[in-house]
Amino acid sequence: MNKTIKRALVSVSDKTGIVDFCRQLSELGIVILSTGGTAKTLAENNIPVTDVSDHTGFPEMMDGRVKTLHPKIHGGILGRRGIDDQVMAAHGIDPIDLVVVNLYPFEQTISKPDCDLETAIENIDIGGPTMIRAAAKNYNDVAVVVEPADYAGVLAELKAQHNSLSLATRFKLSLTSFAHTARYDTAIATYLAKINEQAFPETLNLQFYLKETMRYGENPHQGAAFYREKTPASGTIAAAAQLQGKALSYNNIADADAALECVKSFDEKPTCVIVKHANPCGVAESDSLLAAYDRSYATDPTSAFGGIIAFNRELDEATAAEIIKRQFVEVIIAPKVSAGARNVLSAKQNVRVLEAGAWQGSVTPGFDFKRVAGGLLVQDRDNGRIGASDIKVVSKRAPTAEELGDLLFVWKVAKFVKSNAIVYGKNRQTIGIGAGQMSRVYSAKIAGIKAADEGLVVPGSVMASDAFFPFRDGIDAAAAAGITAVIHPGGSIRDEEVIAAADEHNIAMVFTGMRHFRH
Ligand SMILES: NC(=O)c1ncn([C@@H]2O[C@H](COP(=O)(O)O)[C@@H](O)[C@H]2O)c1NC=O
Repeated sequence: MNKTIKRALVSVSDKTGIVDFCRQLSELGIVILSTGGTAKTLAENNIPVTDVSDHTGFPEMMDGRVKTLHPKIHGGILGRRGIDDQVMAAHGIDPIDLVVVNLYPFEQTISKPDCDLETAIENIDIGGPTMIRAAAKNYNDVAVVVEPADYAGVLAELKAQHNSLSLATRFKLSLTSFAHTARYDTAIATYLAKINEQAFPETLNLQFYLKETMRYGENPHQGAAFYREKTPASGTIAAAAQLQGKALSYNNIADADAALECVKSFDEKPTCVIVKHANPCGVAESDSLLAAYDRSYATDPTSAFGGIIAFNRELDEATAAEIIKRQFVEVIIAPKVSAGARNVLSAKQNVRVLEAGAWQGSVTPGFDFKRVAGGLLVQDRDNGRIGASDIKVVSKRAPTAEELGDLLFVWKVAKFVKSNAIVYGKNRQTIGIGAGQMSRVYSAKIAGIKAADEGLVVPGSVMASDAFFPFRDGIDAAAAAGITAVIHPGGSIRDEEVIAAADEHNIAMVFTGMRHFRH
C-alpha cells in the first residue's frame, strides 16, 4: 500500500545533495524537522525547517550525544498508524513519515593515522542508527533513506505518486538501512577488537559488498556471486576493470586471482603467468613481455589452452596480438592494457580483458578464509617471501649464481602451485610443474613427464619443492632427471639423509626455512 509522506526528519553528517533534496521535499509541502547542523544548512538555504529541539522542547545536549533521543521523535517514527494513533495524540506525538539520516563518519575517522580512541568513540553515532532502525522496523508506515544516491529515486516516486511511496520502495529502503547499520556496527566492533589487540576476535564480523552475481558457481548446479571489500586495493582482482569480453565466471575470477597474485611476486623483469584450474601451468621472466609470454606458453601449451594469462607490466600490442593468434584464452589480466593492445583484442570480443591497476608491493595483506562444514578457517595470507640472504646452503656444493637465480624463481612459482608442488625451471622459465599430488614423488614425476612431452630439456634445470623431502627418493629421482640444484624448506627428521643424497649427486641444495603448502 502507498503511504503519504507529510513530515520528514532530516539529520545528516554527509550533507551531499541534502539542500536540493529538502528543497524539493518542501516544495511538495512536506514538513521538515532537522538537527542542529543540518537545520542550519537548510535554513541558510531558505528551506523551511523546524529544529528538533523546538519540536521536542529539549535542547541538544552533551556535545550532540543527545539530540533526537526523545519519545516525540521515536514515538513519531515507531507509532503504528491505525493502532497507536490514540496514544500518539494523547502524548502530543506527531507522526514522522520519512527519516533521512546518514551517520557520523566512523570509518573515515578511524582511517586517519592520527585518530585516537577518544576521537573514534565520539564518532560512534547513537541517535542516527536508533532512528534508522526504528524507521526500518516500521517500514509499513515509514520510509527511511540512508544513501544520498537514493534521493533522486525517492523524489521521483513522491512526485509521480502524489507525495506517497509504495510498500515495495519502503521495504527496499528498510533492507538497505538494516544492512547500513549492520555495516556500521561491524566497523566499530572490528576497530575495537584491533584496539584490544585481538588478531582473531571472539565474533568474526565480515562485510563484503555484492560486485556481481554469476550464472553459476564452480559447477552449473551451484549458484554464485562475487563480493568485494569496501575499497579493494588497486592491483587486485576485486578492483580490476573489465575492458571487454563475456561476463566473468566463478572459475574465471578464482583463476585470474591466482594468476595475478602469482605474477605480483615477480617485479624485476617482464613476467607472464598462465594459470589453468588454479595452478600455474607456465611462468617465465624475460626482457620483453612478448618473450615472457612465449616462454611461459612453452612450458605446457596443452594446458595453456583456455587458460588465464597474467602479466606484471602494461600489456602491449605485440603480445596481445601473439596471444590471440596463438591460442584460445579465457582471461587476460595486466596492471594496464595499452590502447594498441585493446584495439587488437577487440577483434576477439569473447576474450575477457581485465585491467587490474598498479599494485604496491608484491603481496596483498589480510586474511585468508576457508569454509568448512559448520565453521570457517581463518589465517594470515601466505605472504612469506624469501630472498638470497634468507636461504641456507646445506650441500657441499653451493649453487652457482645462475642456479641461485633460477632457484629463487622456481621457489616463487612453487608457492602458487597446489601441494604437493614440484617446479622445475631454467633460465627463469618453468620447465615442468607437478601439482596437487598426494605424494611428492608423483608431483616430481609429473613435472618430468610434462617437460618431456613438450620437448623441454630437464638436465641442467633446478627444482623447487613447497615442503621438505621426507625421504631421499625425491632427490635420487631429481638427480636421475638431471636436476642440478634444489630449493626446499628443510626440516625433515631425515634432512641428513636428504642432504647426503644431494652431495652424492653433486646437487646444490638450499633450505628456505619456510614452507608454502597451498591447498
Ligand atoms: N545523539 C543523537 O541524538 C543524534 N541524533 C542524530 N545524530 C546524528 O547527528 C548527525 C547530524 O548532525 P547535525 O545535523 O548537527 O549536523 C547525523 O549523522 C545523525 O546521525 C545524533 N548524534 C549522535 O548520536
